[in-house]
Amino acid sequence: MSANFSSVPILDYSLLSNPATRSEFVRQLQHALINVGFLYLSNPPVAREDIDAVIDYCPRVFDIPQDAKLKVRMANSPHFFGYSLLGAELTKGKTDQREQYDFGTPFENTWQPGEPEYLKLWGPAQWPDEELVPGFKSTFLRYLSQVEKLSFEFTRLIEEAFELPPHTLDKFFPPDGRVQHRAKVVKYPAPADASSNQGVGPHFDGGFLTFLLQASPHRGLQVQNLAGDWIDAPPIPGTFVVNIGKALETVTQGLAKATSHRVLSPEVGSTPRYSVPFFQNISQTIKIGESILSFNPEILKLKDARGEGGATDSVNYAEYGQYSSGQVALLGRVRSHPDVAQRHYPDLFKQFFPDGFPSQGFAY
Ligand SMILES: O=C(O)CCC(=O)C(=O)O
Ligand SMILES: [Fe+2]
Repeated sequence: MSANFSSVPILDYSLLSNPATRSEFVRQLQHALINVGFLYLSNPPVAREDIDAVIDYCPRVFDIPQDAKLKVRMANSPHFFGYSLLGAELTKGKTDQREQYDFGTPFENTWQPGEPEYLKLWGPAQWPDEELVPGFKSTFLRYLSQVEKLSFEFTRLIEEAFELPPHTLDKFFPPDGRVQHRAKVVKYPAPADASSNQGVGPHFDGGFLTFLLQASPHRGLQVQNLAGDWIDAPPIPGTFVVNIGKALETVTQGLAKATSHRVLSPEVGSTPRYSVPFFQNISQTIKIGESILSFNPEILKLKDARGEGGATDSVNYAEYGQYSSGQVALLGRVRSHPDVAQRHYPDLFKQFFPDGFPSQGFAY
């Protein structure tokens, strides 16, 4: 019989500050990683005023004039950072109803001709005009540096939950600390009519860990359980939603579960929903397929007790077996944003789109 879930568990980060309750947190984390693949984290170590400020900026970065948004459009950026128009992406053949900015933690690109092309992927983000959204860039970077720190603390906690020696996961990050994480600010408007409510279609995240801030009170995020049912993950103020990406699932032999999720658009006539996902990246040079971790057999048995199921066929992450993680990330970006690829990665563009520009982009 397989374990299953009917809600997303809430873990209280403050349990970690007391030795008497710390092991309870780790026990709950083990359960959430293996059986759900999603959790809410309450009382996270990110300044409340920075979270509130980011929430407050969400509508404002989309309310600036359209030409100011297009000035920082993603097609300008070999790093796939910047603004994407509503309806620019598809998931599994259907248009996603969302508008978004892709940003990143600070990174200076040092790619030289002759080096692998995927090393071009990390670099500076594009920021909307400071005069139109004063303070946004500095606030958002302050927020990202705190979430980045939390994401590394979480890798330590995962080692503990899976009884791995401390620092086992360090090998997935560059020894010089030069890693760039991505984050988006996303707006899901209400559709004009009820014919499509796909905010974003069912998908898995690709990297290690995702930390999602639901930045408005709208429901819409849903998580798929082992029976294939869609379970609501409504916003809970003061929490992050944390979930596992395909790279972490792969290296943990599936112990940490990457769970399919989707977002339904707000009801017709509603105000827009906003969210801010942070995607923890790993070293670009590591080959995931050659970096599978070993576990104590007792821990692995917990995966068998969970069972399988509920998977949505979305992206083919089989590429992790073949290429370095940076190459997998680049191929994913090329498929999602052919306009950027055509301009900055013309050879890959020709390989993926031999018949020329597709009528729409593809997400995931
Ligand atoms: O907007 C959300 O709540 C989730 C977005 C998401 O799953 C993604 O961008 O990968
Ligand atoms: Fe996602």
